[in-house]
Amino acid sequence: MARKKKVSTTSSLNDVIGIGNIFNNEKANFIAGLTLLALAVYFIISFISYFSTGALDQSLIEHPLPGEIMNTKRAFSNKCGSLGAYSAYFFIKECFGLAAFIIPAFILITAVKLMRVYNLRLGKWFLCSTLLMIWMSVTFAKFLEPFFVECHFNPGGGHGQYMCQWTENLIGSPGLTAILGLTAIVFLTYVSTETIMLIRKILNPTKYFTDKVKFVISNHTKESINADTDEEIETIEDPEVFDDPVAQIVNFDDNVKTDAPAQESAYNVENDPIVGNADKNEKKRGQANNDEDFEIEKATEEDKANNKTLVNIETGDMSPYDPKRDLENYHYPTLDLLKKYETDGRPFIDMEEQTANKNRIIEVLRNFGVEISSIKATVGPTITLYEITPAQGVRISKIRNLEDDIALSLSALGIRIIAPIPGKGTIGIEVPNAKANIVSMESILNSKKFQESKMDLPCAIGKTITNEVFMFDLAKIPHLLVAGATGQGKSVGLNAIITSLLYKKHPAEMKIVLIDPKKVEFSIYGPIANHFLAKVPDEDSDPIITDVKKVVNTLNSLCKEMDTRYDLLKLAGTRNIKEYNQKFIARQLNPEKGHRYMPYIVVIIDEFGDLIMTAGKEIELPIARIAQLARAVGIHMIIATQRPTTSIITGNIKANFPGRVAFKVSAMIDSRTILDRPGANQLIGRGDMLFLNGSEPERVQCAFVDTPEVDRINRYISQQQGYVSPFELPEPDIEGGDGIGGAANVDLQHLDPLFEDAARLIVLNQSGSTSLIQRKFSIGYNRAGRLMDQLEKAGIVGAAMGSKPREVLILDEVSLDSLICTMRNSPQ
Ligand SMILES: Nc1ncnc2c1ncn2[C@@H]1O[C@H](COP(=O)(O)OP(=O)(O)OP(=O)(O)O)[C@@H](O)[C@H]1O
Repeated sequence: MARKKKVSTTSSLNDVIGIGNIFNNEKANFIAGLTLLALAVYFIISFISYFSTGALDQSLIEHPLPGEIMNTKRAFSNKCGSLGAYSAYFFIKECFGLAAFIIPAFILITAVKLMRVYNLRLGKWFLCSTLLMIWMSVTFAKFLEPFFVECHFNPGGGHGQYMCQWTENLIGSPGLTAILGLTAIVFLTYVSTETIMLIRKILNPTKYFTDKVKFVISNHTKESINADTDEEIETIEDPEVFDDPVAQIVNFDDNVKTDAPAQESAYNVENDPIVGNADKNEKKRGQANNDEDFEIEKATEEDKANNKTLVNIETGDMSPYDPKRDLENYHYPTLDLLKKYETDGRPFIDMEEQTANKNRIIEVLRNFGVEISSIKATVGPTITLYEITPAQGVRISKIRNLEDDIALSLSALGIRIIAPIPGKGTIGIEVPNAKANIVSMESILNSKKFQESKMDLPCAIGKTITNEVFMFDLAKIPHLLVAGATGQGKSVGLNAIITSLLYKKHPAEMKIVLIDPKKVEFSIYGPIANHFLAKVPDEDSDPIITDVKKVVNTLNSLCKEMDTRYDLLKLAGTRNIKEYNQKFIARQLNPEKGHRYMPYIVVIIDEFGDLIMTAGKEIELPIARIAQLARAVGIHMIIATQRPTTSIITGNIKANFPGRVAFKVSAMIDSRTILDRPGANQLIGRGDMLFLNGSEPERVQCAFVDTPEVDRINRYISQQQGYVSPFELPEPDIEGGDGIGGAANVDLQHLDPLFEDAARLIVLNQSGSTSLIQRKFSIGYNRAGRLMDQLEKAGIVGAAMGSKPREVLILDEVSLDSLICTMRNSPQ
């Protein structure tokens, strides 16, 4: 209860004074940061100057003359004038001595934080700086004083000197030395857990040495590995800092979990010397492991070096192609654009509620003759999972049938029974918490799991019931169907997916196609059109597609892009986009032959149901085609609907969307349509969802990202340099055309302004290549294609020859000039 009160007071104070707004204002922050930077530099100069001028200025400061503080007669010698002299005198002499330099250092840190140069935790820095300054001032006063006898100030300042004398009077010099040593160790331990390891090593160097020897023997037999495992875990776990409560739960299952990877990794090392990407544990063991495996590991390294040389030979002298070069100064959005909530990552555990629920579950089960041998609760952000182990001889179906009775006794909505929990010999009962916690997007993106993820299209969408960050790789899923009744969190879920992609991907690596028949959901992404959005070129069209006709066009265009990408993949002898891009980066593919770096394309369709209702098969067929084939070429779809009926989620769609997200639906039949099983009808709404990709759905609390947050991220991106226009998708085929539009449809009366320049370029290079025009004039593929059609119609180049450059029919510039002259004069 006390907690509740605290929250409301803080927020109301913020509301009244408007502090939040000031700190959220980027310009104000930047200017404040700049001012602090100047102040820090000023302090540093005045402090340094104090060393040589402090003695001269001291009498002026201690016995000031009237009016002298303004330094009108330039009596102060400090380089920073009277103010500099006063501040240096106060901070160095009166307060902290040499340790006073920590003050401008901290101001500097605050400045770079405000200017968003570095994202630092100011609270922690403040605490550390203050403690360090106090400690240093006493230490300097104690140990450096003999070297500063002649000096005009004490190296520990007034504070250090006083504290040192006072403590020495109380506990003597050895006592003070011991306290200083101890506080130093405590401080270092607070700053980094490495200190513990270091001290252990110092205190027991022989154990460390013996551990190494043990590992050498351990790789021989499985028994010896097992025997050593415990000690090994101790060594490995210490330096790891788990920032996630999940770690505690994993540890709970102790030896069963930790033993298995240990054996596996031992097996890998023995049998597969080329495996260089074994897990962290194995690496650490490899480092500790010395003699027997030593030669094998050396051989592995040599193999790797050889591979590198091969690549170098193939790429020649050219440096690898950098797709990000056009926007090399692009900054990924920072975490401070997202909102923090007080209860983030720390679900509030109400022991009273937990005990009452546990007792009621046991009671209901007992009333129906079901005895259980143990019960365990895992408290998640919105749901608590009670895992029960039934007594011997109890039928699982009996517990399953008690779902409604348990719900009744707990008087709670959204109870779900998982019987049995896959992979465990227990039955799970999910019960909503009385007080649900919001899972902020910030807490998800600020996790190690997300930040260290190597996924191609990482989507962090929320937290599981065990408080673990839940992520999936859209590139692997590869298409996602999102459904749920209105107002249950679909749009927030889609925004969470887009946000996590924006935080991890560079504009060169990913493009998004946004289709929004409701017209209001995605309009917020308009500002990042030139960075991240893709569309069919159409002068006056909005990059966010809202019109059904344009949706059909766009989907057909995506089909065409897919086909083109497949052709390029075939030409390059690669099987998927990843291999293709790797080859392109290594400059093994020639752009003259139409090769280009392929960004991933994520197509997001909101209210897919509306589209199917209005355009039916015209929409369904290209979606099914893309869903069936586009995985390998990096085109992935996310479709969302609030009408999960079989007429909308047809068999065709279902078969091609293996990833499913279900928010709360009103009827069990809807849940069956989305997930092929009940469950979504028992969710509690507000982002409570089931994620299915495989056999069993997982319950996840979706992260909450609201419109101002998305707006801030988009503004952050849009303020940076972007491409000149959104990514151009190919124009969909017009019947009878030979690609872009077909020369047959070209009207020579309305030529492209670049026509003459393009013709000259083609004739001079004697190469009818579309990509040459594209690169030379920095234009999109479609415009270059249209130019090529016009050149064909004008008789300058021949017909298209697949991916090869066209034949150039005009041999020199003189013939070209006369042709252009004729064209100008012709009445046609
Ligand atoms: N993850 C979440 N955590 C907390 N609250 C949420 C979450 N997701 C949604 N909500 C709450 O539910 C409301 C409705 O969410 P949202 O707009 O995403 O629903 P929707 O399913 O898209 O509805 P519609 O289909 O009508 O557009 C939000 O305004 C918010 O208050």
